Amino acid sequence: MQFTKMHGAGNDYIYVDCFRQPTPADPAALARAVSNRHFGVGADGLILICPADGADAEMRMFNADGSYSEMCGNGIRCVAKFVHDHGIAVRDQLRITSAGKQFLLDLETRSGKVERVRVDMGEPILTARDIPTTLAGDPPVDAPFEIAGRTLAVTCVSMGNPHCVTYVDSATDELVLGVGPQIETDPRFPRRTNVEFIEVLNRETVRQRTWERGSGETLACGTGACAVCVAGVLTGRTERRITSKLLGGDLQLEWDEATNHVYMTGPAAEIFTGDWPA
Ligand SMILES: N[C@H](CCC[C@H](N)C(=O)O)C(=O)O
Repeated sequence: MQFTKMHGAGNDYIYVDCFRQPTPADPAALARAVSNRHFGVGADGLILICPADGADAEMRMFNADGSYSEMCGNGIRCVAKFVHDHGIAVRDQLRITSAGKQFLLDLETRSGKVERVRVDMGEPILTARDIPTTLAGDPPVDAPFEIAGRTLAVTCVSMGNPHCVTYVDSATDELVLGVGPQIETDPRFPRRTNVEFIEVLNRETVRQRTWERGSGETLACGTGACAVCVAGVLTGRTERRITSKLLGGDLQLEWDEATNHVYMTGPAAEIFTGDWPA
C-alpha cells in the first residue's frame, strides 16, 4: 500500500489515497501500526482520502490509538493539498467532507504546489450534550474542574470533536503530560476529549500546548486552536482574531461574528511517499 507522510505545523499523519488504491479493511489497526514511531512509519495517526458524492474528497481520520475522529484541522489542510497537488482536483477552492459535514477550503499555491490553506471550519458546537460533557453550562465557561489534586477553570467547545481549554500561567510538562491524559479520559467527557493548555501572551496571541485524544501531545492541533479562539471570546481573554503559537508553528484563527463560523489558516507540507507492506 502506497502512503504519503504529510504534516500541518508539525502535526504529522500518514495519508492513503483511496481514489487510486483500495480502502484499507481495518483502518483502526492500520492507524496503530503505521503511527508507531519505532515499529511503524511514525505519525500522530492515519488519514484516508476517499471519493465523496458532491465534494472533491472525504477525509476519514484515525488517531494513533486507532480511534476515529470527526474532524482534524491540520489534517484537512493536508488533504486539500494532496487532492490539488496529486491532480485529483486542481482548483484553488475545494470542498472536503468529514463525518458527514462539508468544509470549504481556499488554497494558496507557490509554483503550482499548495503551501497554505484557509479552512471554513463552520460553527462551533456549544451545547454540553453535543460536545459532549456532563459539566454544567452550554457551554461550560471557566467551569471549576477538580483533577489531580487541583482545581482548573475549563471552557469546553466542540469543532466536531471535543475540546477542553484551560488557561495557565505556564503550560508545564507536569500539566500537559501529567494532567492532560487524566482529563482526556475523565468520565465528565463521555467520548474523551482533547485538552488545550493556554498561555495568553496578549489579546491577539496565545501559546498553545495540546494533549490530544487518542494521540498524546502533538506539535499542533488545528481544531484545538479553533476551540481556543472560541474559548478566548467566551471567557473575555482574547479577541475574535488571534494567532495561536504552537510547538510546530503558528495558526491564524478567526471566529467571525456575522457568520458564527470559525476560520483557520495554516501551512500544509508533504514530506515523502513510501510503501507499506499490505
Ligand atoms: N485527536 C483529535 C483528532 C485530531 C485533531 C487535531 N490533530 C487537529 O489538527 O484538529 C480527536 O480525537 O478529536
